[in-house]
Amino acid sequence: MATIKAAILGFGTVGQGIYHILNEKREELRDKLGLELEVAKILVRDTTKERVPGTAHLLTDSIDDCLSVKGIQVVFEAIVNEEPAYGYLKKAVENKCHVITANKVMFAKWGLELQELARQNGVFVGYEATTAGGVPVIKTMKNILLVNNVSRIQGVLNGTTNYILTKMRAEGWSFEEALKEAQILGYAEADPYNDISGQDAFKKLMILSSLAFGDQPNWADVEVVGIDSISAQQVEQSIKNGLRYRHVAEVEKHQDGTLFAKVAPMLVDKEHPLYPIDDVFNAVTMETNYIGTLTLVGPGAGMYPTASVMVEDYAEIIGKRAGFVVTI
Ligand SMILES: NC(=O)C1=CN([C@@H]2O[C@H](COP(=O)(O)OP(=O)(O)OC[C@H]3O[C@@H](n4cnc5c(N)ncnc54)[C@H](OP(=O)(O)O)[C@@H]3O)[C@@H](O)[C@H]2O)C=CC1
Ligand SMILES: N[C@@H](CC=O)C(=O)O
Repeated sequence: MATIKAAILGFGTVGQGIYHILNEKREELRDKLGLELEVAKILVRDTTKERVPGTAHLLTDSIDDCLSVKGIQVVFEAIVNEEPAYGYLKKAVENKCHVITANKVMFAKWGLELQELARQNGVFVGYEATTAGGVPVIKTMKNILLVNNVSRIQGVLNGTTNYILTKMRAEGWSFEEALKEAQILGYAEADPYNDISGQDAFKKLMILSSLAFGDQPNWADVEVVGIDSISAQQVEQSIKNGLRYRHVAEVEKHQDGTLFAKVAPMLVDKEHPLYPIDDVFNAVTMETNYIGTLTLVGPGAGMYPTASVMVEDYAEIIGKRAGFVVTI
């Protein structure tokens, strides 16, 4: 049986999740795809740090080490920031590797270019994990767009901030306590400022905008307000008023073709669809011409929800490559 060789870039919350799922699902994936998968290299910054037992020999701090593995075909990317991630994935694609990324900071800016480069090189880009964690919003939207037009997208796109707002309201935790727990649970970004300030939700919104509308609004024109503007007193008052804070991202296409986007906290009442979306959950509502309004809800962050959609991307890409659709 042929073996596919893969590299994992980044071995924190998400990278380790990919490794565990690939191990746990090894036989099933082999049976479905007719191929063995071998993780041949893992890229990190600090190769001396103790991580998953039995993986020390796979660690490297050199991207060239990863891409020079003989027969390398797949690169899973779970590092942080725009660079060096984009440079690494460009190199991987030029090396004829399929790439599967969770890195929304990189993908919001470079996603369209990376996909075009992949097309030119005859490889695929998987990016389900960049947006809304384990919620299958990318593949659902790709399907919907085969027939429908999407005119508006609205949702809670950051798990950490929803978790913090929920704990402040439902458990009376302080902002700091809730953020600390979100970090322990692996929900928060390496720099949680991206979550708190709304930048993380903004990047995800831009990825959805590229997919739905083939374009993004001018970033400088988008108002982005984080949850750092909400005080404990305001949360207390919202409870008294029977309302809940949600951090909402939305983008819509106006009739004249212009795109309007906004990311900001919002008070919602019991009747609002985002009212019950608590904890680390995300929700994405799409307004379409034929289906009408469709909402997807699920865990928006965390090791296994995120890593599992990356392994789904892998199965889909390898199946497509071999000319079949992977089914259960
Ligand atoms: N956590 C989550 O729930 C989700 C995360 N994401 C995205 O996935 C990516 C990874 O997130 P997460 O796993 O939480 O982050 P972590 O901080 O837990 O892990 C990041 C990993 O990347 C490595 N790394 C960072 N920069 C470099 C670099 N320049 N060269 C080599 N290795 C590097 C780190 O190495 P070292 O350990 O040596 O420092 C670490 O192993 C991010 O882009 C994030 O936005 C997406 C969806 C959900
Ligand atoms: N920090 C992010 C992780 C997933 O994208 C979040 O909390 O949503």
